[in-house]
Amino acid sequence: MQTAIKLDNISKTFNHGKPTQVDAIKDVGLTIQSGEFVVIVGSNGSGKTTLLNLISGSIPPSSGIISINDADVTKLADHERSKWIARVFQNPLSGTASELSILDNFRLAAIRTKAKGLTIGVNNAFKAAVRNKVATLGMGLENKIEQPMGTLSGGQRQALTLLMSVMDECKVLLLDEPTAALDPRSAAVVMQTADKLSKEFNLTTILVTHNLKDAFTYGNRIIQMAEGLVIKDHDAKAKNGLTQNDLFDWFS
Ligand SMILES: Nc1ncnc2c1ncn2[C@@H]1O[C@H](COP(=O)(O)OP(=O)(O)OP(=O)(O)O)[C@@H](O)[C@H]1O
Repeated sequence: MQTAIKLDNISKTFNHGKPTQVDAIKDVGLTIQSGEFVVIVGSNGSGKTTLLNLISGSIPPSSGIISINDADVTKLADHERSKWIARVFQNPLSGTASELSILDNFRLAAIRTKAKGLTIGVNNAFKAAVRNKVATLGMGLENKIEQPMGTLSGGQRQALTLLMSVMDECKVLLLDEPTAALDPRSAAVVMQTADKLSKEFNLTTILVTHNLKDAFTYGNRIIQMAEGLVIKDHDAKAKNGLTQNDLFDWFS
C-alpha cells in the first residue's frame, strides 16, 4: 500500500517564548496509507484542527517534516498543496459562493481544479455533466442547478461542497467537523455522501468529529488526541472491536 500522508516528528508551538505559549502538537509521528479513512477524536484543545491545518499547509510546523505521496511538502503553502488536498469545514457557507448558482459554483470549481471530464465553456455538455454528478447525491438537486447556492439548506450546501471538492485529482479529503452546524437528518446525508465519495474515488480521508455515532460508524482507523499527542491509534480490526460505550471515553 502507498503512503499518502506522513508526519515525522511534527511539533507546533503558538506564541513561542510568550506567557501565552501553547504547545499544540508535540513531536507527533503519523503515517496514513492511501485509501485509509481516519477518524480523529479528542477533547477541546487537544490539537485536532491544528493537525489538519498542518497537513493542509494553512500553517507551517515549528519543526518536523510533512510528506504527501512520498514528496516533502513541509515548505509548500496550502494553495500549492491543493491539487492533492480538499478540505471541508464546519460552516456550510465557507465552501461555496451564495449569490452564484449551483452550476456557476461548479464552473468555478472546474476552472480552479481543471477537473477531468468536465469541459468548461461547452455549455450544454457542462450542464448535463453537472446535472448527472449532482443527481448522484440523491437529493433532487439536479433540477435546481440554476438556483443560487444561498437558497439551499446547510446540508445541501455541504453535500455539494463535498462533491465539488473531489471533482479533480485530489487524493486527500480533510473533513473538519463537517456536520457540526447541521440538523441530524442533513448531517447524516452529508456523512453518507462523504463516505460514498471517499470509497468511490479511493480518497485518503481524515474526519475530525465530536459526534460519537459518526466516529463509531465511519472510517477504518480511529485516533485519539490529547494535549497535542496521539494517545490511541486503532486499526480497522481494533476499531470494529469497540462498542459505542468504549468510544465514549475517547472523547474526553
Ligand atoms: N492560531 C493560534 N494561536 C494560538 N493558539 C492556538 C492557535 N490555534 C490553536 N491554538 C491553541 O492550540 C491548542 C489546540 O487547538 P486546536 O484548535 O487544534 O484543538 P482542537 O482539538 O481542534 O479543539 P476543538 O475540539 O475545540 O476544535 C489549543 O490550546 C488552542 O487554543
